[in-house]
Amino acid sequence: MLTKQLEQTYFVIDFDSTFTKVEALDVLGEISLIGRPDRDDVLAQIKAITDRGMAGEISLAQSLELRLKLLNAHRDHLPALIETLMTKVSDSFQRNRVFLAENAEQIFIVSSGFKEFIVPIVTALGIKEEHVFANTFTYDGNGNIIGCDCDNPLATDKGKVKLIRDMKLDGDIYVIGDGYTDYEIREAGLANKFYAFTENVLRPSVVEKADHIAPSLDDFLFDNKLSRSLSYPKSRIKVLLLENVHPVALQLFEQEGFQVELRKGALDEDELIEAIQGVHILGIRSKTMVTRRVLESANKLMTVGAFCIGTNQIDLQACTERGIAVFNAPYSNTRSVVELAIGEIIMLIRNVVTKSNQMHAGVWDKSATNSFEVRGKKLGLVGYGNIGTQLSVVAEALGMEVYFYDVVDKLSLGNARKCKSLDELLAIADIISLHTDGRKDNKNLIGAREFSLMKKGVIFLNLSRGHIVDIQALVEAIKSGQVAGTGIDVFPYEPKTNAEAFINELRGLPNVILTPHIGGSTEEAQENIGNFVPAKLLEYINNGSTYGSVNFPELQLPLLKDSHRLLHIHTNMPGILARMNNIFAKYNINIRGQYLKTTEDIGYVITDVAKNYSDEVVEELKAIDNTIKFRLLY
Ligand SMILES: NC(=O)c1ccc[n+]([C@@H]2O[C@H](COP(=O)([O-])OP(=O)(O)OC[C@H]3O[C@@H](n4cnc5c(N)ncnc54)[C@H](O)[C@@H]3O)[C@@H](O)[C@H]2O)c1
Ligand SMILES: O=C(O)CC[C@@H](O)C(=O)O
Repeated sequence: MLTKQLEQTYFVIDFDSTFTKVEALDVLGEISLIGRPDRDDVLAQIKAITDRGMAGEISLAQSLELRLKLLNAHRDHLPALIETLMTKVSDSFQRNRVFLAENAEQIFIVSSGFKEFIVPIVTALGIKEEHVFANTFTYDGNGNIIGCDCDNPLATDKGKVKLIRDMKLDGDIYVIGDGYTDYEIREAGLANKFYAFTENVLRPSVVEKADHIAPSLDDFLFDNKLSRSLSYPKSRIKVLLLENVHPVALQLFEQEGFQVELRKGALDEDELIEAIQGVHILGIRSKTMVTRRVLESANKLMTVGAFCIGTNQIDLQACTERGIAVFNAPYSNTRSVVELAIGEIIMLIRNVVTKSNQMHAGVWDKSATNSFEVRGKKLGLVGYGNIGTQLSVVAEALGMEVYFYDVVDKLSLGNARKCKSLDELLAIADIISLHTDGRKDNKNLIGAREFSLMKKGVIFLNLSRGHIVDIQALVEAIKSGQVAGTGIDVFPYEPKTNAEAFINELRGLPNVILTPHIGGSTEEAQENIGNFVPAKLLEYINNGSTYGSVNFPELQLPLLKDSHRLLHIHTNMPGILARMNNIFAKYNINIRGQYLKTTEDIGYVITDVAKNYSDEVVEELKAIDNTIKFRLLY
């Protein structure tokens, strides 16, 4: 499948910096100059000459002669060179060795390098030895490399042009290379297309002459609908990371070969609508609102990663309807929030904030009045999820009595006591800490009525989501003394970037700790999240696994082996799996594995099939009614 008729097409491929990641003569220099005090200088000179030659600034003959002279190489250096080059084959050539072997009749390596090292490298990937056109070294009586075979056209300017003309190939010729001499074949009218290969090096003077740019061999094969090892070139997958996510995330996506754009702050709706076009993977934290309007413009979006716990900033329903899988980091910053909560509880119950402010104003007020230990105090947790439970355990270790209320029946940890209602908890606790999720229904969960139910002089914390507390009611409760101390980390409106001022009525009130939504902002948590979320997103993109998704049916799939994977996302309704299987039966498809999982809204069917199927199968699967998204992976 996906294989064009190739008999009439020839592929002329360059060696140095195309087939391999490096220039072989540079590597030879690193070997032959070992022990020389001026090694680095000479190597730099060799590299500079290589670049000038590849950019067309000096003649090839000049470039070869100058470099060979500086190299001072010997025949005995060649085995080490070959060994090194074996490890430097370009990644996309390594990946597509099946294409190279299967199309060996049409592939020619044409290089101004030397057969002595090119032949062993390319034949190992299936290229025919007689299809390698390159120079050969000349040696003196002691085996020193002193030059090259002067009769070979490839040692002269426009040598590749002369060679291809003499070959008289009858058919289309596609040239793939990173250098100006590769472009010259096209310039001479001897090739149909020249692809500037940029996986290892990008030479502007070459790129500007090219018919196409090939960031990898995958791209070339994809553009020409040729058989390849990857269903979609990685270099075309665009990632947009907002809100200063940890740099390790950038590194992980770049290592994968994706194009990554990193922005420090959040974007507002209109800005995001513009930025999201063409983006396959979006990474955000808590401030970027991924609304239905945004998703309508997200023409390529496959997945969203929330680099945090909360996903209330994302319209999950709209994502599901569009077949966009959303992932988060459900426990990577849990401990950080717990530690901050414990710290604040102690600071507030000891009245440390007030005392510290007085000290800064020069007031020495040494007294125990209104300062208490946490030991023996009743801590009331609203929401007993990942954070609530961990806080429960740590608080008990400090000698606190823990009470909790959750809308879901939860197992008590340690000696924590379950309350039957929120009101019951509010009336019991000396300290109340909110840890519910940010669902819309939780808006103003704590308002004037709830504050009035609390004990006079309660300590109150919100490190969950801003809209859960009615700020005006909290302000009144602080002013009346109902709340003796409060720690607030999250707000109904939060500045978009650090440059925006924080405007809130809580400013300036006594015994109030205000923090800029940093409950989860520790180096440890951010690095954990920066590793965790990309791993989930990459598993989904590369393998189809949805384990840990907050809106998709969860499937942990086996690694894809020697099969093609067809991923079908559809509205959940009866009969779709049957229709898919009818199509497989009609085309006599050999199914190697099939996985299905549904949620109320969508179904996700993954079918691993043998590779030899026709393109019509894919078209028919895509055409099934109520298909939301279809993907092919290999
Ligand atoms: N400040 C920060 O930087 C920071 C960092 C991490 C998480 N958070 C926020 O903390 C909150 C808790 O995180 P988590 O990981 O523990 O979430 P979680 O999903 O594990 O737990 C939330 C719990 O709240 C319960 N709940 C929901 N609504 C409730 C209600 N009205 N009354 C009682 N219980 C209710 C749920 O049943 C669940 O058990 C979330 O809102 C999250 O976004 C904030
Ligand atoms: O880091 C953030 O932006 C959000 C942290 C926190 O609220 C979360 O949901 O994990």
